[in-house]
Amino acid sequence: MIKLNEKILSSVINKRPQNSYKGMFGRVVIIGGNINFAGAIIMATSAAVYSGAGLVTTMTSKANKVALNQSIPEAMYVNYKKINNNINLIKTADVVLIGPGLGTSQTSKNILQQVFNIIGKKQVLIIDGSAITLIANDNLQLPKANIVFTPHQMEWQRLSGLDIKDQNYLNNKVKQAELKSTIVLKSHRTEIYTNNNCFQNTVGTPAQATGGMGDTLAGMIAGFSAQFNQLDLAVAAAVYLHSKIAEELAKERYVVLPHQIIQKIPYYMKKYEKK
Ligand SMILES: NC(=O)C1=CN([C@@H]2O[C@H](COP(=O)(O)OP(=O)(O)OC[C@H]3O[C@@H](n4cnc5c(N)ncnc54)[C@H](O)[C@@H]3O)[C@@H](O)[C@H]2O)[C@@H](O)CC1
Ligand SMILES: Nc1ncnc2c1ncn2[C@@H]1O[C@H](COP(=O)(O)OP(=O)(O)O)[C@@H](O)[C@H]1O
Ligand SMILES: [Mg+2]
Repeated sequence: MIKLNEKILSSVINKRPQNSYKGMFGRVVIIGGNINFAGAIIMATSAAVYSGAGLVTTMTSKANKVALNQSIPEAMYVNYKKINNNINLIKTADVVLIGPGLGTSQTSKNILQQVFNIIGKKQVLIIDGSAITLIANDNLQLPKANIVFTPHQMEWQRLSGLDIKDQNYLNNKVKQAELKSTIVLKSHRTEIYTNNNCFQNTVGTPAQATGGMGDTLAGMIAGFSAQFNQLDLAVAAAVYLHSKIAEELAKERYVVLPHQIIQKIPYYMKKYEKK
């Protein structure tokens, strides 16, 4: 188990060349946010945009359109019930994140299945929140893609069948190999299991124990994997930075809110970019 430290940030976060343009920093599609969970999709979208993703399109409930545009005008909107009219958007994305606030209704399940049918094997597919629960409950077959799951311990219990008390290194490793995916197993010290590596986070604070914290992490992972090489390392850097920012903010706060972390992301990326 590799313990993460600040070096992961400076090894992953590139300095942007002078002649940069948005097309160099990845196309991200983020899918989720039913009528009850506008917040989840707005936090995930904002985190991806503030992490520097080149172009972000959010597919969500029509009910969330105005709130999304007002909260994060940099992102584009598509009605998530119209995926079939927007197949190319998903096909041409570098990274697709599905799950924050998606819910577990039949509509949610149809959307997830449509995305599984469209996604290609070279694309990164990040699966979070409700999407993990849907896969576990209905034993959905996974598509061929570079899959990153971001479960909390209960979602991992549903997906892996491992009770929380049995979620140890060896058992988790076996399940990771079966799923042939990267697993970001979230807890107060998040662990990342990949095909080649295992990382443990060394920062983070109980001030992070608040709704939307994982939605924010999922958006950061999407933003980082869209821009930076080597998926494993990009994921690890996003996990570390999310908690690092929270720890700093918690020096003066009892609770740290997701949007407070999001606003700090560009400052910290500048501080830790490659010298
Ligand atoms: N503002 C919003 O729109 C929010 C939307 N959310 C969305 O709500 C959906 C359901 O996610 P939830 O996680 O709330 O519900 P879940 O029902 O999937 O998981 C929560 C349950 O797991 C248990 N649990 C055990 N260990 C846990 C651990 N280490 N971390 C978290 N829970 C643990 C909790 O006690 C609780 O019973 C997701 O799609 C999520 O993205 C949440 O993120 C909350 C905020
Ligand atoms: N006590 C804690 N210490 C450090 N990190 C925490 C703590 N509690 C929660 N977190 C972090 O907050 C996030 C919670 O994710 P999740 O449960 O999916 O939230 P949500 O779905 O509400 O957005 C994870 O990244 C987890 O590591
Ligand atoms: Mg979550």
